[in-house]
Amino acid sequence: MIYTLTLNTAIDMNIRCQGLNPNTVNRTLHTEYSPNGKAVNVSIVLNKFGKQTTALGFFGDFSGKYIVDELNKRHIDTIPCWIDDITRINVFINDGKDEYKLVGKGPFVANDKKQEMLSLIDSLNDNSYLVISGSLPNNIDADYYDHILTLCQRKKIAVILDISHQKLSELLAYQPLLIKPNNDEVKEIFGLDTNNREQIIHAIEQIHNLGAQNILLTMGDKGLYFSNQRHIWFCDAMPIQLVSSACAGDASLAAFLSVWLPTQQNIDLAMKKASATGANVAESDGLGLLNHIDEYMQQLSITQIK
Ligand SMILES: O=P(O)(O)OC[C@H]1O[C@](O)(CO)[C@@H](O)[C@@H]1O
Repeated sequence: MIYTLTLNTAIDMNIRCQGLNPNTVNRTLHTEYSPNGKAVNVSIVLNKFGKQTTALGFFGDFSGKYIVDELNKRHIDTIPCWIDDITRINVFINDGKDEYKLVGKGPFVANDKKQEMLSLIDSLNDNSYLVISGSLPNNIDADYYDHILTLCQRKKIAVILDISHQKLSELLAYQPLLIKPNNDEVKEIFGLDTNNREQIIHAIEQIHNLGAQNILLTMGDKGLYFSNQRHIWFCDAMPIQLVSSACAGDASLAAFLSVWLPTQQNIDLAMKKASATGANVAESDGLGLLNHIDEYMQQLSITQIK
C-alpha cells in the first residue's frame, strides 16, 4: 500500500482576471477550486494512473471537509485527522500577465491532534510506503518529522520525502527510500549549485552521502535526473506553454512512483512518465486534465550520465 501524508493540506483557489489594480473592485473572469496540498496531489495523480493510495492528513472545518469529500468522490481512501482550526485556502491569481501566489501558513494543530496523527501512522500496514510532502502547519516544528520517521523505521515503512524544510538534510540520516528535491531546494537546503552536469553529479553524490537511497531531482523546463547511487540518468523536458508550475513537481513524483514502485525497475519509463506528466500539469492551473502524457512520453529521451 502507498500511503500519502499531507500535514498542511490546502484548497487551491486559482483566479483569473484581466489586470489587478489596488484599491478598486477587480472583477474576476474565472475561478477554480481544487483539493490540494502536496501529498494530496500525489494521491490524486497515482489514482489517475490506477494505483491505490490512502491519503492521511490534518483536515479542519469546511475547507478540510471539502478536500476529504473530493478525495472520496474520486474513490481515494482517506485517514483524516480532524482538527479544530480551518484548513488553509491558498490563492493563485493570474492577472493575464503575472501569477501571484498567496500560500497560507496553515492551521493551528493542538498537541492531542499531533499525537493522534502519530497513532494513525502507527496503525498503518508494516512494510508499506509513505509519501510525505509539503510544509508543516503553523505551530508544528520540524522535530515532528523525527517522530514520524522513527515510527516508520520501526514499522519498516519506506519513506519518500518531498519537503522544502531545512530539516530535510538531517532527515536523510533515516535513509529515506527516495527524496524529490528541485534545483532551488538543492541550493537552499544543501547549499549546492546545479548549473552544469559536473555540479549536478557532485550535488547528487553529496546528498547520497547524507543518507538518501534514491534521488529524483526535478529542474522544471531543464528536465529531471534520477540517481540510485550506482548510476545517474537524465530525462529532457517537453517544450510547453507554461501556465502554472504549481503541482507539477507533485504530479511528476506520483508519475515516477506509479512505475518505479514496488520493483524499483523500469527507470527509463518512470522518468519519461515523470517528465511528461510534470510538463502536462504545468500547461494548466492545478493538475489539469493529464491528457497529453502518452504523446509527450514518445518524444522524450533518457541519457545515462554516470
Ligand atoms: O505544502 P506547501 O509547501 O505549503 O505547498 C502547498 C502548495 O503546493 C502545491 O500543492 C503545489 O505543489 C500548491 O498548489 C499548494 O497549495
